[in-house]
Amino acid sequence: MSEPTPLPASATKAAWDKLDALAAAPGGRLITPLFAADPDRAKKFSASFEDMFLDFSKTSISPAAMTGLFELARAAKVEDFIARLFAGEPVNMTEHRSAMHMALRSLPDAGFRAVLPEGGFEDASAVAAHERAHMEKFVRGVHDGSIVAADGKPFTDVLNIGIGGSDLGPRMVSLALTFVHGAKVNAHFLSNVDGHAFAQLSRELDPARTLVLVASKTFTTLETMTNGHAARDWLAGALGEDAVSHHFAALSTNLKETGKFGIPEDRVFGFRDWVGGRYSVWSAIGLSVALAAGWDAFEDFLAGGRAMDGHFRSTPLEQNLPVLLALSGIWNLDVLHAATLCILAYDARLARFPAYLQQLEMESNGKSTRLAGDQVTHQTCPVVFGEPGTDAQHSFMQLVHQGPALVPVDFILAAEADHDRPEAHRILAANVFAQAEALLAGKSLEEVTEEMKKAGADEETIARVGPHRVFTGQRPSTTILYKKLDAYSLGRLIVLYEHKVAVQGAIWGINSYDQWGVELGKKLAQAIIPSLEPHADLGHHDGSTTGLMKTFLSLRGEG
Ligand SMILES: O=P(O)(O)OC[C@H]1O[C@](O)(CO)[C@@H](O)[C@@H]1O
Repeated sequence: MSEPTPLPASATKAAWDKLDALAAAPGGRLITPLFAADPDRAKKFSASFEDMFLDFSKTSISPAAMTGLFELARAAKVEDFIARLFAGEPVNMTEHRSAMHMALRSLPDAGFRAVLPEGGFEDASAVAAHERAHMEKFVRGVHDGSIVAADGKPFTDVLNIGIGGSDLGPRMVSLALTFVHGAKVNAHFLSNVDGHAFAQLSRELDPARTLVLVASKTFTTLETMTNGHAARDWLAGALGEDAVSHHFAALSTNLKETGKFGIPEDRVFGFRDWVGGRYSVWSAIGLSVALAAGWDAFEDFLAGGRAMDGHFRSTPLEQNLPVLLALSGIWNLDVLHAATLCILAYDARLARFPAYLQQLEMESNGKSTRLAGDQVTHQTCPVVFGEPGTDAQHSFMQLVHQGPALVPVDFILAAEADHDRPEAHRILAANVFAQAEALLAGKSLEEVTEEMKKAGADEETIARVGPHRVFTGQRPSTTILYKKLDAYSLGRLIVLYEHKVAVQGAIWGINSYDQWGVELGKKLAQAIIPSLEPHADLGHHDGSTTGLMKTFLSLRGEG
C-alpha cells in the first residue's frame, strides 16, 4: 500500500506566520479586551456535544486568530488525516501500523479495518467484538461465581500488573467507575518495579482470594515481568503450583510469551498491534475495569468513546470539540510559548486523570522528527501536569496565578455530584469558576490599593505589600463541563483528549503513535543490571555514571 508523501513544513509556514503576527500585534496576547469587544464571545468561543460543553473563550484567541488556526489545520490537512485514521491507513508510519483503537469501541459490524503486518487489512471491528465476547464471558463468570479461585470460593480482589498504558488507563478508569457504579471486586494495581510496591500489596492481599492479571502488550516489559514473576512466586508459595492456572490471566498481544509464563490460552485476552499501549484501556487491557465496575459499565464506557469518535469523525472543524481543544492548545503552546498544560479535574474520582494524560499527550507527541524526516519547526507537546481541584489550589496554583510563566489550565467539572451533599458540590463548582475568573481578570495595583485602603492599611504598607498582591490576569484556561461523571461520560472525555492529541500531531507533522523515545533507557538499564551485582565489572560508562554505580555498591557494602 502506498503511503501519502508527508507534507513538507513549508505547507503550514504561511499559516504559522500569520498566527505569530496576530499574537505579536498590540494586545495580541490579552484576553479581557476580547470580551469587552464582543458580548457574545463566550457563546462564539464554545461548543458542545451532547451534554458536554467546551468553553475556550478565556484564551487570547481573537476571531482573526481563530480563522488563522482553522487555516493552519486545513494547511496541515487535518480533515484528510481524520479520514485516513478512520480508514485504517498506516498512520503509524514508522511501524507501518494502523492506529485503530476506535475499532475497540465500535459496533461489531462497523467495518473498521486495520493493516495486517503481512499485508492487506483485517476487519478490526469484528476482531475486537470477538475478544470482547471472550472478556464478557470471563467477567460475568467471575461475578456469577462460575469462575472461582483454586479453593472453589469466589474472587474478591483483582490485581492488575502492568505499566504505562497497561496500568494508567485501567487504574484511572477503575478508580472513577467503581465510585460511580460500585465495586464488584476490589481492583489493585502494581506497576512500579520498586519492590516496595509489591511488598505493600502482598501484605494487603490474600492470595487465596486474588485474581492476578498480567497486563502487557509485549509481555516483555521488564517491570511487568519482574512483578509478574514475584506475584507468581507469592501465589504459588501460598497456595501451591496448581493454583497458578486458576488465579492468573494475561492481557497481551504475545501468545508465545504468555504460554511460557504458564498461562493457559483460554486465560489470555488478546488484542492486536494496531492498538497502542496508551490507547488500550478499551481493549483486553480494560479487563480489570470490567471486573471491578461490571460488564455493563464497561459497555457504557465503550459507548461513550464511540459517541465521541462519531462526533470527531463527522463534525466540521469549526464545531469539532477535539479539534477546538487541539487548536486552543496549539495557540497557547506554539504561538504564546506556554510550555506546560495544567489539568485540573475538580473531581476526586478523576485523581489519576492527569497521570493518564501525561502518557497520552507526552508519549504521543513528545517528538522532534517530522514524518517528512526533517526536524519540527515548533514545540510539539506541553509538559502536562495536574492534581484534583481544590487540592491543587493549595499547592501549585500560586505559580499559575502569579508566576512569570504562562500556564494554561484545563478545568474539568461534572454539574451533578454522586453524593448527597449538594452544598459541597456547589462549593467545588464555585472554586472552578473563581479560579478561571481570577486567571482571566486578575487584580490591578489600583484595585489592590483601593482594597488595602478600605481595610485601613497605611501608605507605607500599601507601597511595600501592594505589588505582591497584584494578579496580572490574562492567563488562559479552557473549561469542560458535563452533566455527570459515569462510564459513558468518562469514555467521551478520554476520547476527546485522544483525538485532540491526534489533531495536534497531524498539525505538527509527527507520528503520534510510536514511542521510540523510551527505548534507549530500557536498553541501558538491561545492560547495567548485571553490573550492579556485588563486585561485578562496571562496564564502560561516563565518569558520573561509573562514580554513581560505585557509590551505590559501596553504600551497600558490595563494592
Ligand atoms: O504493555 P507493555 O508492552 O508492557 O508496555 C507498557 C508501556 O511501555 C511503553 O512501551 C513505554 O515504556 C508504553 O508505550 C506502554 O504503554
